[in-house]
Amino acid sequence: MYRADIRLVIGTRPEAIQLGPVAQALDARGLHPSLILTGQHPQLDLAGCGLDRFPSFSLGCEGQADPHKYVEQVFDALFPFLRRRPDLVIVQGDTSSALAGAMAAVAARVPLAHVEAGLRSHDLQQPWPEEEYRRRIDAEADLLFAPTEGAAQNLRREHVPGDIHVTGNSGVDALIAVERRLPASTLREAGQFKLLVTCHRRENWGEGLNSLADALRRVAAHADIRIDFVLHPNPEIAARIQALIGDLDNVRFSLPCTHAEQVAKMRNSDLILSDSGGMQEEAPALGVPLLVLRNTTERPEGVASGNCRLVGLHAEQIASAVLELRNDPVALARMGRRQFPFGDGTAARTIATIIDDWLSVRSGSHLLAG
Ligand SMILES: CC(=O)N[C@H]1[C@@H](OP(=O)(O)OP(=O)(O)OC[C@H]2O[C@@H](n3ccc(=O)[nH]c3=O)[C@H](O)[C@@H]2O)O[C@H](CO)[C@@H](O)[C@@H]1O
Repeated sequence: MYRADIRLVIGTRPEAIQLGPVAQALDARGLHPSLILTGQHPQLDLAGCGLDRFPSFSLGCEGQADPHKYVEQVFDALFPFLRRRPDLVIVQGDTSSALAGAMAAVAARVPLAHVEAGLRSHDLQQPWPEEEYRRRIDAEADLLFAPTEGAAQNLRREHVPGDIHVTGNSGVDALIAVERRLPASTLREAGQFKLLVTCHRRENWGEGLNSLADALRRVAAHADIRIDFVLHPNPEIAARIQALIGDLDNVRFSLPCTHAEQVAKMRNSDLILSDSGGMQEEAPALGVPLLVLRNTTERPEGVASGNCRLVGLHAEQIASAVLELRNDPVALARMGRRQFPFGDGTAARTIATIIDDWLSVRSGSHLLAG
């Protein structure tokens, strides 16, 4: 039997979450992948993402402030490992680790697959540098797994040379699997409005965070509103937001959570306020309304389905959007309809099947089998 050598490059928490189901689906088909951990996020919860049973190698590249320099650092560390020419390198999303993985694969002439291909905000500054990184990865990939038809259309418009497949988003697979293992939702305390907040995007580190703090101060003036602010692993951002609103009685700060903890928090909230990419995919599937702290998004499907709304980063706008929804249960319920614009939880299986077929054709094993 043909034994493929497949390497998954993983740098950050969301990459581990989204590639967990892909690794498991490949494994279930007898294609046993291994992991290359770049070190961008040093303490990944591999067990929580179902990745702890796969062989892994750590490059030990600690994250650094300049994303372009980090790409170079990971490229230099990774390239020697690809000299032995594995059959396929898989990267996910748009991080520095993903771009470095793609560049190293191309330099070593190893085929490249991109999970979550085709996302575009059409603005190179938002998100920066991710919009540039995802375009560069897509231009090089042999296999492009677009989560939605819209993402596939973006790729077709750019005439990327690789094969485009619409598969759904493997993050939805991860979410469904995690949710299945959670205990039943806790009963809501009457008279309380629970707001879950996260904010970590680089574009929002300066003025954005000040505006968000200002908005939360206005919102927190209403005693029935309980704010749970989940801090990002980046200690600088965590310290800044705590300094800005740490004095408010109805704000609680949570340390970065495991994926299961985060999904439980999302599910138990009345409303989410976040600039996260992945949470824009998860909120519709959980049926929790999400106000997006961005002016533009590469995930328009969540806005089109009515589950997510862009509110930008002006204090006034954010606060009034939160308070309007708190005062309008009908509008809140409309945004909280459970829908699946990013896939139905079968993305990883589809991706694994396509990879299996593609590798079989490349290795010529289909001819031998015939
Ligand atoms: C601009 C942008 O959107 N960038 C990307 C970024 O992710 P993104 O902005 O989604 O990064 P986040 O750090 O928000 O991660 C989101 C994921 O982490 C989970 N979570 C969040 C907080 C927490 O304490 N614990 C926890 O497990 C969420 O449930 C979600 O699954 O990297 C992803 C992986 O390459 C890409 O797909 C995104 O396109």
